[in-house]
Amino acid sequence: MLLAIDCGNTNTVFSIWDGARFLGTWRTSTEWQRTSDQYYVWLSTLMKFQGVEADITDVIISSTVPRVVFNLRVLADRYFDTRPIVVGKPDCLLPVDVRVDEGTAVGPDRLVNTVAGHDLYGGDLIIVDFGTATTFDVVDTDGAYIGGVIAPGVNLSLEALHNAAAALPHVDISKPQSVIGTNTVSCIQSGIFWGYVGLVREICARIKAERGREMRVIATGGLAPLFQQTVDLFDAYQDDLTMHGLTVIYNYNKDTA
Ligand SMILES: Nc1ncnc2c1ncn2[C@@H]1O[C@H](COP(=O)(O)OP(=O)(O)OP(=O)(O)O)[C@@H](O)[C@H]1O
Ligand SMILES: CC(C)(CO)[C@@H](O)C(=O)NCCC(=O)O
Ligand SMILES: [K+]
Repeated sequence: MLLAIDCGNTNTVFSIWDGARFLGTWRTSTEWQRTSDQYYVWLSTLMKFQGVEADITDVIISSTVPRVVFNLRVLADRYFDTRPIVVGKPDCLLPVDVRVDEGTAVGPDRLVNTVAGHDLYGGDLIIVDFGTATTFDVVDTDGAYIGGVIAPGVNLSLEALHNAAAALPHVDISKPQSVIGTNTVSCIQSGIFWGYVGLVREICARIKAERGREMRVIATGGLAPLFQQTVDLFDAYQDDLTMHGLTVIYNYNKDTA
């Protein structure tokens, strides 16, 4: 069975894939100091707790944080006796082309999202991922990653306001009742919520105009549903897009090996 690990700048997600479905998904904060032993105790405890019995034979990793890969490799080696596939490394093959400026190290999460989007929805896509950063990945007709947009993430923007302005509290994102805030919290919520609605709309419109064609907008990441509730920003929402992409890349590498 496959252990797929999606390591973002804020959170790391582990999923077990039995070839047909995910048996379990668990989330921990990303910390490069965490050792392979710590990962294993955490993972095996949660698996036992949820009654997930899995004989893990393979591991695939996508990490936007280079430093964490070392201990995840040790985890794969020591506890599952396998050499992991690491997305972005030369020996990990991708089923899609990457057409960007030479020397660009595209974030592996964006490559994985591209592969997943192409597998599920075909081509001419804009994939919006609301993670630590809000990223837009542009997928060509043939599934190639051809670039995109990186904007600050929603929670990062909220934190930045709080950190930089002495009188502004930490605020959780939510949909404000109105655009005009009548207290500090609702003013901040309005700025972030409607600001991001505008950001997503404008960027998607400009990408479509630049490409001169219709494109489908696929959203992923924990905050996407909050936006979708209000305005029709996306054509589809796929909660486990990155995990799905990891299974596609795993199969592709197994088949071509
Ligand atoms: N209504 C909400 N308000 C605040 N946070 C939320 C809400 N809904 C989901 N979240 C948070 O959004 C995050 C979604 O996780 P996701 O994997 O999309 O990105 P991330 O873990 O923040 O970033 P990265 O993948 O870059 O580490 C989770 O941390 C979750 O707690
Ligand atoms: C943009 C993030 C942080 C989003 O997780 C990640 O994909 C990353 O570190 N990317 C590297 C730069 C690039 O994708 O062009
Ligand atoms: K993510």
